[in-house]
Amino acid sequence: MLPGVHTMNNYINGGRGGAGGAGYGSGTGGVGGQGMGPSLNFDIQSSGNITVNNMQQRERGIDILHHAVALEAIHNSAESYPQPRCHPETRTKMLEDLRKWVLGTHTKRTILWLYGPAGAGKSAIMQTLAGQLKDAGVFGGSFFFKRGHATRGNAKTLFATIAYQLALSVASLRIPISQIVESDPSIVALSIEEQMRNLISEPCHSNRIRNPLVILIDGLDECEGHNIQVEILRIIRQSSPQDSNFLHFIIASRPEPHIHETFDSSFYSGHWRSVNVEQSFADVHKYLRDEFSRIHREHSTMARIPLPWPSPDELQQLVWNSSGHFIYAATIIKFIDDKSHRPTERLAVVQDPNGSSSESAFDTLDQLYMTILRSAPRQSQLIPIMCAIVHFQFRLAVGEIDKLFGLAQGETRLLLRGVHSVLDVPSHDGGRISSHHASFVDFLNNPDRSGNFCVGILNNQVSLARSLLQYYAGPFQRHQISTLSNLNRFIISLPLCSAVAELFPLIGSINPDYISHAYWEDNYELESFVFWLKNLPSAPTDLNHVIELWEDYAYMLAINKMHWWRANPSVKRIVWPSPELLYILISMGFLRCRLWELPTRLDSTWTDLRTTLCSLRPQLAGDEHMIPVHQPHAAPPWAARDLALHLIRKMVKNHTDTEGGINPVASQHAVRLYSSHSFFSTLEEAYTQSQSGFGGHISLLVRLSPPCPVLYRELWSIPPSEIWSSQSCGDALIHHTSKWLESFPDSTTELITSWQQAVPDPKLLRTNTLNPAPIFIEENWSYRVGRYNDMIARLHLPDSLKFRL
Ligand SMILES: Nc1ncnc2c1ncn2[C@@H]1O[C@H](COP(=O)(O)OP(=O)(O)OP(=O)(O)O)[C@@H](O)[C@H]1O
Repeated sequence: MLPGVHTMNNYINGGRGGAGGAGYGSGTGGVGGQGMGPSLNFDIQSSGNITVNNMQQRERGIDILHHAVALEAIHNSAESYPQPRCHPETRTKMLEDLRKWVLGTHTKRTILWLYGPAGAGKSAIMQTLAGQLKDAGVFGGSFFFKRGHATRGNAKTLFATIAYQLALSVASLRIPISQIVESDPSIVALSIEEQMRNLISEPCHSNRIRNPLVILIDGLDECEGHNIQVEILRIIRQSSPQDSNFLHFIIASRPEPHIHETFDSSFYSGHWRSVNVEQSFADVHKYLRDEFSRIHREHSTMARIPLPWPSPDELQQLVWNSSGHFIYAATIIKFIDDKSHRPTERLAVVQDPNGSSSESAFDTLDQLYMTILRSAPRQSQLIPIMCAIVHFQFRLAVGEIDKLFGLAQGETRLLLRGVHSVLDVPSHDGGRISSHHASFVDFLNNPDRSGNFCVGILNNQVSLARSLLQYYAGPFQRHQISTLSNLNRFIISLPLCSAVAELFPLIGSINPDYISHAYWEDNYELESFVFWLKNLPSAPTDLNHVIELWEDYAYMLAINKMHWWRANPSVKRIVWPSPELLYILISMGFLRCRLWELPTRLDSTWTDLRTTLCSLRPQLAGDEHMIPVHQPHAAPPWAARDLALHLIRKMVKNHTDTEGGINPVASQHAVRLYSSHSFFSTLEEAYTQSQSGFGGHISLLVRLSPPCPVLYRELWSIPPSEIWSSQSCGDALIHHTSKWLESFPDSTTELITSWQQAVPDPKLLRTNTLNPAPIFIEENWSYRVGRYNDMIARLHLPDSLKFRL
């Protein structure tokens, strides 16, 4: 025999073993003698070490398994020591529920999916549970996957490893499993489906195992290949027919979409249940509190630091920073509990996550986040989306991102599939995306930690701004949040450089619908943006028109909102306003239309509106108008008449085009209303509102008009059903028209009577020519006239443009 280490296995068939076979040469002992009793005598001369394994012949298969399986994947393997375990008195309720499920009355739901984001503590729960189930005598075996590991990173020996543990822990399975392997040792290299069938399902079935046994599989998402992960689930489900529910599987993984979809499939229906490893602030608090006291006790430098350390507020802040997940807590404790540093100094580093030295504090976390991001597909598209999610402070929904980036519906969901373990992506398009970990957002914001994935890198920021500006240059669409002002705030925050200046042409092509909508609430923000545009040093000079354009928008909004402000927009000398300008002023001041409503109400383009309204804007210093220009001719009543005629024709045309409301898309104003207000749940609702608004405005304008047979004739063309689509519209139209008719030389009430007769429900009719109008209709009227007159005064326009009450 050669010197060295040798193993000699003697397989004994029973009875007293005969002399061991020749242990020379190969070093493997020969077959023991037959039926001679258990005593063995060897006389082996060797210069090296010899290990002698005496085994029953029928257990030779176990030995084969022993050498073939992934021992490192077993829950208490030496390789994975120290295993993550639940800190005492944490996750107690969840562990208890899991034990109850295993030991309780059994249904056909024999598979449990334990899911949770990266670092939530799934493995710690599985480890702790393995110990508890072992103590309860119901533990069958475990397999803890580990990404990238030679034997734990794939499923090649998954079921053989579990079968090996079953053979060791269940006496009645030991011989059958061993015999199967011995008769065909190649079984350990067969497909996982064959391993499951031959080594687990059949022996358990034929040996009538009835007591529940639990198999734990942790980190399914860490097994190489999505297809294999799905295949494992398929095999497990297939092996658990309804009549044999002794084997229970608990499978832990991150909430990866392909795993979720498999459980949700009809194949799994009724056979599984799930447990979400949710955040637990109380558990993390307990863990941190205990660990900090241990560190305080154990570190020599802590003797003079008063307790409690850290203070309750600081501790609470750390708990919040963890988002209730253990990975953050365990990472910072590992960092602070370093004997070569002062824990107080290390804690200070942790408390400043963006400080220069904080990088190493979050090493473990950063590796985790990096692995997730690097393994995500289509990163060049993913990064701008992540930037958008962070910059818009997690207020974006999946469907909105599709729209903002001009992607086909559902594309964002596909792109985010790889990052479900850090981001919570709701299953419906309207749900907002959120981060599982607050620390993930710190990570993404810090270029030293997240490198190319950092949302703060100028390249990423500029490409995000470009994508979004392209969206805002497109047609106005309904969405949940007013992101244009957010976007502009974001653009202002970028460093002044040529890459940012290149955004100028896109800024100039933003659809004014978005501008008028976004800045309705906040003019100050709009002015800041215009100021930024004007003062950008590297702005291309040939793009001055972009600045002018935005100054015009700011001016238009300033006039539109002047009633809410004290300041009057300055105006330039004009000889006499054009009819178009009067239409706009009457619409804004008297009808109280918002700027964004004007294009669809007046059938005008933004360019025409801008040219008309901004004709008031002084271009040069000293251009302001100080002295009103007096004109004797009173045009406003005729402008009101023209506007009334315009609205009547629109209302009637809408009615005809929409075939009485069946095709509301035909009304552009209704479509615009629907897009602007999320409180309209259907386009039909917006259509009704739009027609009723037209009716209300017509009634107000009619009363301002001079007696006019043309207008009188056109009023007859309004279908009574449109007048009564809203009660307030019907009331006001009858009231104001009757007032107007009183100004006619030969007044007639025929029109009023006709409308009154068309009222669908007489109870709706509260006013008529004989009964005085409710006071509020009159008050509303006076208020509007006063408001318009005030506007004329504040714009320094001639008094002759005012209306008489
Ligand atoms: N209940 C707990 N008590 C103490 N430490 C815990 C607890 N739960 C988790 N931890 C610690 O938090 C860290 C992350 O936990 P764990 O590895 O179990 O998370 P996971 O959900 O399995 O993560 P992944 O999805 O990345 O595999 C580990 O260091 C673990 O020791």
